[in-house]
Amino acid sequence: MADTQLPPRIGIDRPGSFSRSVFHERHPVLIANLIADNTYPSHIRDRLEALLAETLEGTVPPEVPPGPNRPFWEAEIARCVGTPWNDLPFLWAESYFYRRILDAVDHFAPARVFYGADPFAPQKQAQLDGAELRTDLEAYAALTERDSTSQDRAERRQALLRAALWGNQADLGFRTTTAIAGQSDIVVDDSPAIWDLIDGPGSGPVIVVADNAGRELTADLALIDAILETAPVELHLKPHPYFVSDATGRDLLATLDALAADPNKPVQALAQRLRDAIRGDRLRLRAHGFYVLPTTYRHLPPDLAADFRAARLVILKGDLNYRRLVGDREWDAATPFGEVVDYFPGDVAALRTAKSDLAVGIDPVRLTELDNASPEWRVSGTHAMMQVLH
Ligand SMILES: O=P(O)(O)OC[C@H]1O[C@](O)(CO)[C@@H](O)[C@@H]1O
Repeated sequence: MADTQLPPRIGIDRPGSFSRSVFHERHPVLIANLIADNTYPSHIRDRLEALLAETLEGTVPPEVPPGPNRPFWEAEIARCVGTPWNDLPFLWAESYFYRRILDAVDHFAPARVFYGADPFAPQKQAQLDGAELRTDLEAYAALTERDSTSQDRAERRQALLRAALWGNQADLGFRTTTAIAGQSDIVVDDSPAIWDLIDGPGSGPVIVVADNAGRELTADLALIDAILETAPVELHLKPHPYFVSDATGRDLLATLDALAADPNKPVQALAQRLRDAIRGDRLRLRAHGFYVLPTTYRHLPPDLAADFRAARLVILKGDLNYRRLVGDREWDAATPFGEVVDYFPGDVAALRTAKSDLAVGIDPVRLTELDNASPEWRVSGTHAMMQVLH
């Protein structure tokens, strides 16, 4: 689909809309949490509160916040300076908001005390230490221990795929098995095509573009371990903190440590296999500046486009990646997925729980049922989709 045919961008100006509630209801809590969780001196707390006030009632200032991708942000801010936040596109405004948070907490200020510190680290660590993750890992251990027949293996792989899917909700995780998954909540399930592509011919890797740290990344790593049985994998991570719990390289290392320290032997073995795969370059790790920009996958940098073209499958995790893949726009949800993402340079699978207004590729009859049964289904995280273009 050509750029000129795309529907209007989702904004944050409409009262009662989900996107507006993110800025006007969630962000005040987010800033309060940052202040409560971190030992910030008053000048950093003041900056965070000023940023929040600016996003609620102010306009985009001319200063370019420090950090990577500076030329990009210089051009963007020159274009948007003086624009009221409420008139900005949702995706752009969120991306800029998180960069401004990093500026407020001195993340990119060398020689300052909080330089490089992740403002979301306390929340991420709480998930790694939490009882829910322990339950996930118990379930993982039970799942892998009974693997003997080929049918068990197929069920295990499918359970791991679903755990990675629901891990995006950071709620169900490994408790989601084939038996108790509640298929009705998976609105589109292209999982057979996903496995066909993973198991297919060719020497290219499966690229997994990660989303959140904590329970989601743990589930993703268990899925990656299963994929490694048939294909090399490249795991793409954020180069710096972003959207609260987005996974960085440091989060990956902390997660591997947590898995290695788990009392369950199969979980320790998982950590060991993953570490061996990293050491042997069968599991490659990559961070890229593109993943912290508000642009969509339509505008991929050439190096990433080449990687995606060479991959046997690109798995995009989570809602934010979905928004960037599809375009954060007012889509008719019945628009075919393949029509919307036909620009993508290779085979791609999107695994997300629906946590924002947009969706595509939903069967029209199912769409009517969903809209009638639960109008909040698009944003509540209770509905998931696994969609493939190949
Ligand atoms: O972690 P995910 O699945 O990318 O979801 C992040 C989602 O959270 C939000 O930022 C809302 O808080 C959405 O805009 C976004 O799509």
